[in-house]
Amino acid sequence: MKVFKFGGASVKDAAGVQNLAEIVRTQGKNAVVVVSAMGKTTNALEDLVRAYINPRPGQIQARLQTIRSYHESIIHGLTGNFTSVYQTLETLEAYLKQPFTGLYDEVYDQIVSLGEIMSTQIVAAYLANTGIATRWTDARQLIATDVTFREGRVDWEETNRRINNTVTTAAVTVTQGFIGQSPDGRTTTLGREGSDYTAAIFAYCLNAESVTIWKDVPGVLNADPKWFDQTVLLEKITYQDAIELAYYGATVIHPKTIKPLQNKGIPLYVRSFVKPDAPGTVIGHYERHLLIPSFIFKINQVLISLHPNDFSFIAEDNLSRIFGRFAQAGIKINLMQNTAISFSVVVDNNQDRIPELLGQLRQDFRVSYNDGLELITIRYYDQSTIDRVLVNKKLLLEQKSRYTVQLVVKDLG
Ligand SMILES: Nc1ncnc2c1ncn2[C@@H]1O[C@H](COP(=O)(O)OP(=O)(O)O)[C@@H](O)[C@H]1O
Ligand SMILES: N[C@@H](CC(=O)OP(=O)(O)O)C(=O)O
Repeated sequence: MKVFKFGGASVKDAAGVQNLAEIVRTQGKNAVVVVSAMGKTTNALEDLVRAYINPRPGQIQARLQTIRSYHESIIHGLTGNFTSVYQTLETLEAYLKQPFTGLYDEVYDQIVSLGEIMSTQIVAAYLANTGIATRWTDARQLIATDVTFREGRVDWEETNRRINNTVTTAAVTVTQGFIGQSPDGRTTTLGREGSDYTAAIFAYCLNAESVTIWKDVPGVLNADPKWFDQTVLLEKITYQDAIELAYYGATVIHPKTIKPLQNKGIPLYVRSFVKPDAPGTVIGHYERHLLIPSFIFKINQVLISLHPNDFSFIAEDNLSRIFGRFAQAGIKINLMQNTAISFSVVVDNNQDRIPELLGQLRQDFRVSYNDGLELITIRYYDQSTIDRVLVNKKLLLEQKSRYTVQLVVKDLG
């Protein structure tokens, strides 16, 4: 059995859904098809959550209408029975009429997850209408997680049992990426961009022959083409390299996707939905051969440096306090470095969370803060690649391991 994953960009309009159907028809007989919310629907639903929690006149209705019209415009370009999509829109509307009582993250998951529900309802109805035996399957019934809203941790044993009891090769299974359910039956999500991970979970549990994630790029390139003009397609890469690239921020694959596949030796293909016959990239158990330098850029970074108020050293007790604070605030550290009396971290500039964290850290540390920075990671670097990315940049911090260098820089341009 094959597992296919189609992201938001691939199903952003009716033509995208038709293209998906053609790929499934020609290459995905009996596949499990994992689909994300259409286009930028997840962002639109996040806006809706904010409007629901801080209501201002007309805001909820306006946002709901945008989401409704967008999905209707896609449906109007397709043929099929889309009743279930309208039912989901009604469920959403009814939910928004109740007063906000729960916790932000819980409410977020109940609302945002409906993007994937609607996209799969549209895809499944269209596939069925084209004559492909299709089974719409609710991932919330299959992906068992704990109750960590927005970052659900998978209960692998339970998920494995449920998936193997449900998924068959009798039809194409169309299911949602990104979403799951807690033991008490509340919807959870697996973290932004988590649909790739869902595909890996299905593949792992089903011992799939392969996973293919269909993208708007030819495969994994040695840099994001949105940043670099001259990119090179990496035709074959090792699981290890793919994990490292994704972990450091190559957004083409969600970092959690690769490990389950590596454990079972399931190949991961990254291919173009625009050119579905092109081979793309395959990730598997390969020897490292051509060590082409790869570049990863993260913008809007903040460098936070901490100096203990009590003149103590940066040792276990201070470190555990610092990490505890970051974990509690839900802020991921992109890079860290310490000296005897200072500890520096680089994080994404998340203004929803950082100010409160800084307030807490200031109880124990003198805090300095530098924003507007870039974090550049080069895997398989040499001096010439470093020199190339440092043109017109001021270097604030550098960290090197055998294969990877990370540079925190300020743009001088
Ligand atoms: N190393 C890389 N190779 C290819 N694409 C990359 C790389 N790093 C970042 N990207 C970006 O990843 C995007 C595809 O991922 P994403 O937008 O998350 O797809 P989807 O939403 O369809 O899952 C590309 O458009 C590209 O800009
Ligand atoms: N829709 C979710 C999950 C996801 O993975 O989406 P995409 O495959 O379009 O990146 C998100 O936007 O976070």
